[in-house]
Amino acid sequence: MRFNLAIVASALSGSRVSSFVPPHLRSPSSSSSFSSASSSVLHASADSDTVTLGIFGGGTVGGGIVEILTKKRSHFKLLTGKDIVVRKICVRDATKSRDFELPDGCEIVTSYDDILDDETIDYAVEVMGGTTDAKDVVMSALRKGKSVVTANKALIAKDLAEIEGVLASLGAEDAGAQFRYEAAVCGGIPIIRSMQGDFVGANVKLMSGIINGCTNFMLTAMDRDGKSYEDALSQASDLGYAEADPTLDVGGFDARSKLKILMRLAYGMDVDEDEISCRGITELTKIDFEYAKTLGGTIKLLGVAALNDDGSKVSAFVSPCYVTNADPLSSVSGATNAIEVVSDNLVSSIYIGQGAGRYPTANSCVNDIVSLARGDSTPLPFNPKSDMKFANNYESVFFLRLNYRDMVGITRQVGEICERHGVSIHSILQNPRAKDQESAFAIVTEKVEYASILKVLADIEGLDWCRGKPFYMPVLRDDWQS
Ligand SMILES: NC(=O)C1=CN([C@@H]2O[C@H](COP(=O)(O)OP(=O)(O)OC[C@H]3O[C@@H](n4cnc5c(N)ncnc54)[C@H](OP(=O)(O)O)[C@@H]3O)[C@@H](O)[C@H]2O)C=CC1
Ligand SMILES: N[C@@H](CC=O)C(=O)O
Repeated sequence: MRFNLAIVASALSGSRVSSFVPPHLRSPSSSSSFSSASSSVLHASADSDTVTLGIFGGGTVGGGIVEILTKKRSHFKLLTGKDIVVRKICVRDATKSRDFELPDGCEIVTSYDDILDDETIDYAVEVMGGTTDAKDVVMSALRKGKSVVTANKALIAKDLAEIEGVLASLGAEDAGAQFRYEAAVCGGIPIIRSMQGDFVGANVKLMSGIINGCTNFMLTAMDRDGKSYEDALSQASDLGYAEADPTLDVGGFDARSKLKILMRLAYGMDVDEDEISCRGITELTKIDFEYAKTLGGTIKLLGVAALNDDGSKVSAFVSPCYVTNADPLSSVSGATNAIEVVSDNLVSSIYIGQGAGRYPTANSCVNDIVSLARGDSTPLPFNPKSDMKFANNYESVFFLRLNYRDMVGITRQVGEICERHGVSIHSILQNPRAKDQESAFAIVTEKVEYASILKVLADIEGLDWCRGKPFYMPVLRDDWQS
């Protein structure tokens, strides 16, 4: 009873939020009655058989969305009973030539308000990127009762709590504006949907995988095809894999945003991104790949989140990792992503597919759009919260690479430092080198705490013979030798 009164009150006061009815629930009579109550409330096109979109961004992903929607328009009409129409695309530069055809009747605009204030636009699709203007656009669209589809993991990860707050205040799980973000993690892989709905009766023990396509493409190009770092990055950008600011990719930050979102879904926790140890691929050298090969494996940039043994804490990191050639992740190449979810009920499930690029990413956005138009109800966008704690420490076997100036006593000193911090050495590798500049040896430890490795490296870095910063990476599995 109280609930009904609240709705009436807000409708009378012209609130946009409570009186918004999404297109799939509207009838012609509901449209007109809202229209007469408050003209600013109505966002649906006059024709309720049409769903209209405003897309923020006409680049790699935006162009792909337009192309798929155009190509499959009649199919989507059969699926949803609605004609899905792109009415406006907001870009920075309206004069730039586009690599996709503008649908009939679609306008290119440069002002956000051209979409936000257009009451005939039902859904806002945010694929322009960034965390400032994109945030205003997403929040404003939601508050104006427009459902939002976005691929923006950086924004979701940074402002997760605020987005959740707005969705809760809008009653987004009921009939209000909805929020869909399948494309934000692992591009074309439907991992968000899976994490929202497929593990409800399970405890997720571990999520680990290749969750950035750009860097996996680069590592493949450098390791397998002998390309330089610069050439590999430039090719990844040309193919539409890199972020507008590629530091997000190569620095591991894009993977960290995705990992944070996955942790929210798997463990109900909203960890501060900065607490997750994050290292990208910029410290890697040719020598690391050579040693990895000698050990019978390769190097992948991974995002890993793991529940501790008593189930009370989750640790997580983004880092280059040594993986053996027998590991399924070792053969995942190019922009392909792969994520393993280990849970008590399902043991290991591995999701693999294209993680970046125009069509894989646009495919996920289109799935979200069509699902909204069809009126599919989905689970809570972010699953229930928990009070799971974050632990900024984990145990692993580690690979260390130390560049040195030759002198007597190096291995003794390393051994003493490791002993001091309780780090047991499994093996030491040293390839003979022609040039002193490239002299480097590698150590593989036994399973130890990450915190101990940091202490070992800090001590080694202070020694005379140590050139530059020592490099370290976790070895993916404890049974890496079997
Ligand atoms: N590319 C990929 O593989 C994937 C991308 N994503 C995410 O999708 C989003 C878009 O990526 P992508 O398509 O690659 O990016 P692009 O750089 O290719 O395209 C961005 C588009 O947004 C427009 N734009 C950018 N800033 C503004 C602004 N301030 N105002 C108006 N328009 C703006 C640009 O306009 P103009 O063209 O005029 O410059 C451009 O059309 C990002 O959040 C990204 O992280 C997610 C998964 C995969
Ligand atoms: N730059 C990102 C794009 C998709 O999320 C990546 O390479 O994974």
